[in-house]
Amino acid sequence: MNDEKITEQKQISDILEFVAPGTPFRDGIENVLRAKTGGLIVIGYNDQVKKMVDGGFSINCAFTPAHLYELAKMDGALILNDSGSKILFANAQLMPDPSTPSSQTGMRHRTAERVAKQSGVLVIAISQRRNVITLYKDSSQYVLKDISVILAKANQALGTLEKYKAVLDDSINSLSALEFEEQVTHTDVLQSLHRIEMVLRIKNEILSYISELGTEGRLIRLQMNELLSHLEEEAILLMKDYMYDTSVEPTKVIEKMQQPSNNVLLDDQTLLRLMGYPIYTSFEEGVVPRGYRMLHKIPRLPSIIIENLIEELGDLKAITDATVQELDEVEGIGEIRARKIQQGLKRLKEQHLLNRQL
Ligand SMILES: Nc1ncnc2c1ncn2[C@@H]1O[C@H](COP(=O)(O)OP(=O)(O)OP(=O)(O)O)[C@@H](O)[C@H]1O
Repeated sequence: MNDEKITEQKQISDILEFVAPGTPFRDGIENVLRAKTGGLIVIGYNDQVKKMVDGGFSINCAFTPAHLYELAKMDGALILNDSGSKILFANAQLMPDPSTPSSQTGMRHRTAERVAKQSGVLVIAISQRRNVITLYKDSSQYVLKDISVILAKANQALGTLEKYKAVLDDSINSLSALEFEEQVTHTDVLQSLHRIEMVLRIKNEILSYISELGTEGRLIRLQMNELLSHLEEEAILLMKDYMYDTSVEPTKVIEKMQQPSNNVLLDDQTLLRLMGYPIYTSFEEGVVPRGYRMLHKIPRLPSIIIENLIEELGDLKAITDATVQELDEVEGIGEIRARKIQQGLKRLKEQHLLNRQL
């Protein structure tokens, strides 16, 4: 996805939040829609808008859903300040430059599209006959969907998320067993990373529904958070375990994993290169994890101790094979903690190898 497309999506999601159910603004435009008077609302009064406004009268009152509803009964457009907190003018005639192309047929929508393109402010057209609310901003336009339609889509996406999360958990459990069996290859790591990628994509789709749903999206958010608790933390630890170039920030790779073009998953070579691997790394080559992910599963083991362990002993295999005395020599580790680490890793190994057999 190119930068322009990302900015456009961010812009649309900000606007959707502004008009989401539960906001005073949404209450106002829903009232206008129900009253079937139609409406043309400009949110922002910059120099370009000033040049396009003709006639109307100055109102300068605080924005409330009731004021919006009453003033929208008049012909013409309503002009609000940039934050939408004040209604500045009502009954205004807008005269954008007609040479700007417009895909719309009716005058209200044509005007809305041209004003948005020429001024860069958000313009909302509420259709009198068609019962739709269309948002225009720069060259983008978005038809607000019915809440029940978005809720149905969000619930469907949650179901998909649940399935993919289960598949991801299987993949990570199998990777954990392979780590203790010292049998991990790049293919295994890539499989888990691709599954994380899928889950993050679905999460982003649900987030866009949530921003459009406003207060109605609360339960969807709770369910999503419940399903994904610790996912990003686990993904970062997994990256730290297998990153070839340790100066690469795992969060940057995760960011890239969520924005490839055409919604296609990153290919294996690209993903390996993002992690700093040399070109044409063999997928079947064995690889040893550093141990961040496993060591974080040991209760009450501070991150700084994990860092010291990995720095001094190198990787999970060396740490698992180390004697209590060798662990004891690592900075910050005494005999009691050394035994806890040893027992913790032994317990994790047994648990993961057993899970694999079940
Ligand atoms: N340039 C304009 N400035 C301000 N208001 C306008 C302008 N053009 C249209 N309107 C408003 O839109 C109303 C409806 O116009 P028109 O029927 O041509 O548009 P439309 O796009 O077909 O709208 P709808 O879908 O609501 O029927 C007008 O009565 C007027 O209040």
